[in-house]
Amino acid sequence: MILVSSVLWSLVYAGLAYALFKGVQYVLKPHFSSLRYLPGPPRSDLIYGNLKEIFQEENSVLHEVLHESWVEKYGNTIKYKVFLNMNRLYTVDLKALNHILTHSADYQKPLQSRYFLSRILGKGEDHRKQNPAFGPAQIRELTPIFVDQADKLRDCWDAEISKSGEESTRVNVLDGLTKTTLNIIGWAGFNYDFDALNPEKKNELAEAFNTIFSTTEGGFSLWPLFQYLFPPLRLIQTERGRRFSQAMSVMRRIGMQLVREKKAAVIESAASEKSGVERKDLHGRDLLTLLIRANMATDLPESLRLSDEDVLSRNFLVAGHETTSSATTWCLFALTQAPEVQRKLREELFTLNTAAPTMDELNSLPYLDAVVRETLRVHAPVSSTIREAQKDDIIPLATPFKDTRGQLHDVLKVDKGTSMIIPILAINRSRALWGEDAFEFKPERWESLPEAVASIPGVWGNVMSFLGGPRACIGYRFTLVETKALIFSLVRAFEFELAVPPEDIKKKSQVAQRPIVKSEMETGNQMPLRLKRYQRI
Ligand code: HEM
Repeated sequence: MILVSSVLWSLVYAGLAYALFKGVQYVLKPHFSSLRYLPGPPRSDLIYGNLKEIFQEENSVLHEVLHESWVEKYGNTIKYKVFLNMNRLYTVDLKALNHILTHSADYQKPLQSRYFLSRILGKGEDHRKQNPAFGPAQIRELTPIFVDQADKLRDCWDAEISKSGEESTRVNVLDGLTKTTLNIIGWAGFNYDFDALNPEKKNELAEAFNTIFSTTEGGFSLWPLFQYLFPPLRLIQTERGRRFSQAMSVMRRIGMQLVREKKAAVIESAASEKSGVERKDLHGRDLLTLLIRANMATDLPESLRLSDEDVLSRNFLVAGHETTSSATTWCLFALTQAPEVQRKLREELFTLNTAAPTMDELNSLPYLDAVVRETLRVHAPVSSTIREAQKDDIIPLATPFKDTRGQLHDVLKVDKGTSMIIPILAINRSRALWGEDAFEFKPERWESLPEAVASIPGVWGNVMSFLGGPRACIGYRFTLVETKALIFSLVRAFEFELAVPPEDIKKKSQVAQRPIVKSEMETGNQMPLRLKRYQRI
């Protein structure tokens, strides 16, 4: 008994000593940080640093607030304070951002957000080890699914107008679009019918997604950070945490069932072919089958194989459907605020002599292309992301900075562990790069872009919306054609108007930026538009 209690006490002392050591390390760290002489705003809160003022801003301008006020005051490369006086680097210097994004092994997502993400995504490490599923040829094959599902949504909204008995009716377009992009990922990803638009069918998975991605639950909370720092706290469940965990297990259960079914089908078909699965033989229908075949190919080295969880979660379920439905929702919103753009776009859409366009036909429409680009620039669904230096490094700068001691530097030294923001939306809407009208939605700007935007290190279209470098979004081709197919079908069918005053619409970020109506917060995320059938004369 005495032995047990002395072991327990030793453990308690060891734990306390460890906590004290970590605490002292934490307190001293900022004073030795390589960012300590970098200019930046004074911290506004002892505990939260500058975090509260950032989070209090509408999330659409999260980090743009820095761009507009702090960058003008302190320069392109600055630091601000986060939790417990720690420094965070914020730079809009394109040379620096290019360095950070292209050296993706040296600048990874911080362990902390990898911990949060791993709760959503599963724990595998490198999910882009191999991925045959997102090339142009595959997307071309998937386009009929996009068009078909877009038409189903159109018919659903059309039925709502009929039901209202009015010429026009109010529709929460976010809801329909989110269900449709889920249906699309179901068919394109797994050849599976989620049937999410069917009001009769209670959709467990759609509800789970809604819980996970809802941006209206709770406010700014440090609890997840504490849980990350002190693992035993993970045992304590808040109500929000409990619902999140339940939703996660629904997502895993349904997802893993799909993976198992597909894997069995692939094994069966491989057995009937009486040969191993060769990588060169890959010709799958849905993306999951394609990925499973690639993953099981006999000539694939073991180190490149993905776990079942990775195959599923990393590639399909989480990554794409919320961001795409947000982008399309914001596109319709932007069209309500620019009726001339909506009219011009519709006119172009009717120049195609088909109601079921191919990928190449959709891509042949320049104004549709410009509208989609402009939407993704102004309303980037992922507004910023974060990276942490994995080693000490020297970051090259296009614009030198003067430190707080008055010394000029043309490179920035960072220590291992330095945390930094990748300001996606701030770069997309930077006045310095795009001109004074950078915040305005103007598809025409894509006819002749300012020279400065050529050096934005984005994987697509001179914007940062899909990020850049080796860890850029792998689903961007998928999303672009999907969004175009949705817009094609919906804008040909309806005229759209905003159903509430524009200042009542607010953006909130969780994973993607989703809209809320300020005067109807209790309703949760929504985008209420008034839809009227378009009568072609
Ligand atoms: C408008 C729609 C989309 C936007 C704005 C978007 C944006 C992004 C961004 C910013 C990242 C980088 C996040 C970070 O590292 O911090 C990312 C990563 C990723 N995206 Fe997308 N995405 C979209 C749609 C999709 C779709 C449809 C898919 C798949 C079907 C997809 C698959 C992925 C995957 C797998 C990654 C992780 C890449 C990696 O870490 O190597 N995305 N996306």
